[in-house]
Amino acid sequence: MTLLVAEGLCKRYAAGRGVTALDGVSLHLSPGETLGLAGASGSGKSTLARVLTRLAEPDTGSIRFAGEDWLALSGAPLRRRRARMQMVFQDVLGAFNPRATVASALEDPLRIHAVVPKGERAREVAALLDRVGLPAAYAGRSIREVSGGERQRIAIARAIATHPALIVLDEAVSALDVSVREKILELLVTLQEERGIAYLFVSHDLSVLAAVAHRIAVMEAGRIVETGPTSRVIADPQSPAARALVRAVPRLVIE
Ligand SMILES: Nc1ncnc2c1ncn2[C@@H]1O[C@H](COP(=O)(O)OP(=O)(O)OP(=O)(O)O)[C@@H](O)[C@H]1O
Repeated sequence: MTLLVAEGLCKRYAAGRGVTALDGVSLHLSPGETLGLAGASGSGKSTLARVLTRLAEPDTGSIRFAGEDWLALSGAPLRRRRARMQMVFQDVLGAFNPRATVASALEDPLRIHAVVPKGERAREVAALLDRVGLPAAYAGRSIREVSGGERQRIAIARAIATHPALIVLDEAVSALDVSVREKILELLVTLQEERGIAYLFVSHDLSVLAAVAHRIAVMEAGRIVETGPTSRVIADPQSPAARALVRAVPRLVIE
């Protein structure tokens, strides 16, 4: 079964002289699979992530998610289905209320999607923190009082709280230093193995995608110009855009 199928997505921003951010993008994703989405700055990666998660609407094209016409959903049915497709951004501070406690940031999705009864929320928060490698005592801290890497773990805990089938990660580890980044990538891979979550992993950095992606799609000027297994795209890039990304990573080693 295919989890996500997008066909012919187009989006043009009206600002200025008009920018075509997506120019006929099609992709598919299977359950438990990681598709890496690479491309230079401005190639349309974030726009595609936002369109797939319904944070932005395409001008044309179709999206099927978990067997449903995803673009036809709105209102309460869309809010309910959002439990199954979560998103993790680079700017986690911007995604959270910085004064909120870690507990309330994690309780929100549990409450909104009625994941567990009210009396069990505190225990579920502790279990989520434990699952992402943070002490239960962090529940009482404010989001501002944790490090960037810890905040990204909390964002992942929040994303998995609703048992999603797909998590869209937009440059989710780009702001982290290399050792923290490696730990977060390991966590994501382990969660995928345990729970069968699919990831759409947006990154301009092929060395990040080499560690997590089964396949890589390369974007340039709003189009996907190359798709293939990670090892093939890195070892033998066919398009100028993919070759430029490979050149940008010094001594890339594929395991
Ligand atoms: N809200 C907006 N209004 C107008 N133009 C936009 C808007 N958001 C993005 N764009 C333009 O659309 C194109 C694609 O941008 P997008 O952010 O999707 O690319 P990206 O590949 O994610 O880039 P980056 O890696 O720098 O984040 C760019 O030309 C950008 O300037």
